[in-house]
Amino acid sequence: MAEAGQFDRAAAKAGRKLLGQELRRLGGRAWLPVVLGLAVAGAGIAQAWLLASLVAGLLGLGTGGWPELIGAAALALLAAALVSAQEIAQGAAGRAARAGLRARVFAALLAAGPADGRAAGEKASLAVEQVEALDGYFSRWLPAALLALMVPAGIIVAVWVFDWVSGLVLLVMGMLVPVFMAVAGIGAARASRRQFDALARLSGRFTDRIRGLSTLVQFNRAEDEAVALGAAAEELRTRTMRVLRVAFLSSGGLELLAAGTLAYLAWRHGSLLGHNHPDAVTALWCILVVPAFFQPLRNFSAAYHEAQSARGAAAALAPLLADAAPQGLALEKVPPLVALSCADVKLNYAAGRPPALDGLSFSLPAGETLLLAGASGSGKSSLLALLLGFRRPDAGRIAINGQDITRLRPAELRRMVAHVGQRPHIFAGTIAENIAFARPEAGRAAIEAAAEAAQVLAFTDHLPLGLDTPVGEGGHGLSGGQAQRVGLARAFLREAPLVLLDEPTASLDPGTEGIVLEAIRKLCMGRTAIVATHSAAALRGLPGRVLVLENGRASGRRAAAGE
Ligand SMILES: Nc1ncnc2c1ncn2[C@@H]1O[C@H](COP(=O)(O)OP(=O)(O)OP(=O)(O)O)[C@@H](O)[C@H]1O
Repeated sequence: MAEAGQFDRAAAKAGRKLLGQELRRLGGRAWLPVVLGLAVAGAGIAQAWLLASLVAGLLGLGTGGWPELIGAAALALLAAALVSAQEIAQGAAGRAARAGLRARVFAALLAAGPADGRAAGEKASLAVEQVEALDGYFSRWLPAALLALMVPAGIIVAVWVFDWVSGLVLLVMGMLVPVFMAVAGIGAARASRRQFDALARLSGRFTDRIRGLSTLVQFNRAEDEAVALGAAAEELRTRTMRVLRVAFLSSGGLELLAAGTLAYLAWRHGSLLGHNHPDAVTALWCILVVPAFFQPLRNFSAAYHEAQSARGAAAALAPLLADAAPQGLALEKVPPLVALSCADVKLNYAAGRPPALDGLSFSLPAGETLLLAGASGSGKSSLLALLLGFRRPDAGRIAINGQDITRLRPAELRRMVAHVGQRPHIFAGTIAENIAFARPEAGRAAIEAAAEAAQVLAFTDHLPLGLDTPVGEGGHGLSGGQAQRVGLARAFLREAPLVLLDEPTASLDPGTEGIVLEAIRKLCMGRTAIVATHSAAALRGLPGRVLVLENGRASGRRAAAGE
């Protein structure tokens, strides 16, 4: 329990730090709505003065008349224009905050890659909903909070000078607003943070289940899942209502305070109607300025839950952004050939689990192929993850052309690599667009050449739209072998000196495997390549040395075909 509290406090502190950094990043854009808000308040206070003079004139207590009426109308127009300008400035501040943060969150998610084990939906929720929640902090909460301090304080001073009792009443009433909100909102920040966690969990679960829809239906688990999703949605609703309750309670309390203040000041200066008030205009102004006094407090109260939501979202985003900037050097240019060496490399995913790599050493001269064999779980994919920069070795050294790869930024390392996984991800779009994903600036001729080399044309030539045939998300409309060839075409198009293939022929029939192996042979030619595979046909059919892994260590090495 104490640990949870400590964790909450640490998360809240990290969230506050993130909000402060964002505020500095926004600079003047964050302050413009405050300046415009001050101008609006100034116009309101001046307008109250002109109206007080006018009413005093009408009551026969002063000289106010047409000029005051015209002045008050002009100020009303000016205030309306200033409010519009303030809204535009608020929108711009919120948009700038969202755009900057979303780009950084997305970059951080990409940089972490598969090493970040969160569910896809949870990651989407971080980049979409939680970033969205920060908009209100900069566009509404921040100006509202500052104006709620400055404007009422200015009015209290002015009223105090004329009648200290009226000033004191305004001071007490004004101070009751934050007290009231704090009482209503105790625990709201924590509730809000938990609301975001609940939202992220719901998004994660939902995306995961939608992805596995056919498995759900097949095992008749659809109803159970609907119940579980319903429970998660109910949890989210309860937490959302807890956060909103603060807003409703505080706005109700505020209206009560405003009405009470107005009634008291009207009673105090009631002698106006008896025509014996010493300073009728100022007394009337004290009454008429009450709406201008409470308006910033009203805005503050309305924006209060936005601040709580934003703090909750910032606490969730802070850890992701804290380790967002992987350090390292940039490549001057991608070398045409790379030689690779591993010396005593160790990798541990989690304490208490056996190491995935446990002192692996080998060297691979430029232009050669290494076939990584070994039982499932022996560490083949883990080695590829290190070479892709998704993980850093816990010990040992991996060098490319003699340079330690940990000195390079992970993204720079990936510039040298063409990787094809066990099931290349196919996006919704045409086959050509999916190939071009590897190098968006590639022209049509290069895409076609890559498609031909990877034997993609062998099946698209029979389709009416050829390479422009649309395919669905996740490769819907393509067989496993066809999707694998699209993945290989991406690797051809990338023209990288280091090729990493992870089980590229897994679950293919012998005929298709032969076609894919032919494409792989071509891809590895003239490049340095590591092919992780269980397949006997691949081990027989691809040229290169075979390195057998066992429990994260090299257990044997033998020559494969062509040596
Ligand atoms: N993200 C991870 N978190 C924790 N442990 C992991 C993670 N990824 C892999 N492991 C563990 O590391 C070990 C090596 O896994 P790895 O995926 O590298 O094996 P592999 O040889 O590629 O297996 P396969 O041939 O089945 O793909 C296994 O014991 C696995 O359970």
